[in-house]
Amino acid sequence: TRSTRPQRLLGAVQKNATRGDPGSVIQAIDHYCRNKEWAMNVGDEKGCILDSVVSEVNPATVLELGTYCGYSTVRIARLLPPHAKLITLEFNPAVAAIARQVIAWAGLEDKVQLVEGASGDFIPRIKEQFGVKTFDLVFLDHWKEYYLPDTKLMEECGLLRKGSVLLADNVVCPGAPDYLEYVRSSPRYESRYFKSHLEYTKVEDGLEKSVFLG
Ligand SMILES: O=C(NC/C=C/[C@H]1O[C@@H](n2cnc3cncnc32)[C@H](O)[C@@H]1O)c1cc([N+](=O)[O-])cc(O)c1O
Ligand SMILES: [Mg+2]
Repeated sequence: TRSTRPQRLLGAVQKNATRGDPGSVIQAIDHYCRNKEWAMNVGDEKGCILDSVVSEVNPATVLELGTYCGYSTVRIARLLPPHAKLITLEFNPAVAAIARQVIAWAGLEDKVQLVEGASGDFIPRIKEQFGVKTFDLVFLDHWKEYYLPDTKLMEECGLLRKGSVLLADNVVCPGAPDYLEYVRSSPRYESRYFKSHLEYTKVEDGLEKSVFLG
């Protein structure tokens, strides 16, 4: 049977990237997706914005919603200080299996906890199950209609503290209008849009960075 896009992306990593070298894993995926087959990774252009926010926040605890093939997981984890933890949620088991191998190829498995399951089910259980009090940084890149309900759930579960940063991909394309409206109008957030382009294309997209004010 025909391979899947995530399987082909993993193949490109195993063929072209050096084990234990996160930068080469990132380059291999970007080269494959720009030249062979598009895939919904945050990509190199928005990835640089992601890198700058991660470096600025220098988080001890990170939550990523929507692992997909692990591209942004690798981008984030490679910048984390020692002992920092990244929990990434992915509910498609086949995709999670690919992401685990991409993360392992980059040599970052010790910094990453990939959890298989749906964000709506897991967010309420993160505190007691993973011993995390609050997240310094949350990267939202899962189904766009889940951005808002999951943000409200994180607030309700006390997973955000004064200064926690939410960084949301695709707020223009495919778009998350209800989420944008919420974080831009709520007095509990200080929000800013980083204009960019949809991965590997000239279409406008961007990241919204929202600081929780408590
Ligand atoms: O649709 C997009 N992303 C959705 C990402 C979805 C990924 O996150 C998982 N997931 C979803 N809800 C989940 C809840 N809990 C856990 N995993 C979950 C899905 O199993 C999938 O692996 C997208 C689309 C475009 N595009 O141009 O069309 C561009 C992008 O950058 C995108 O991110
Ligand atoms: Mg995305």
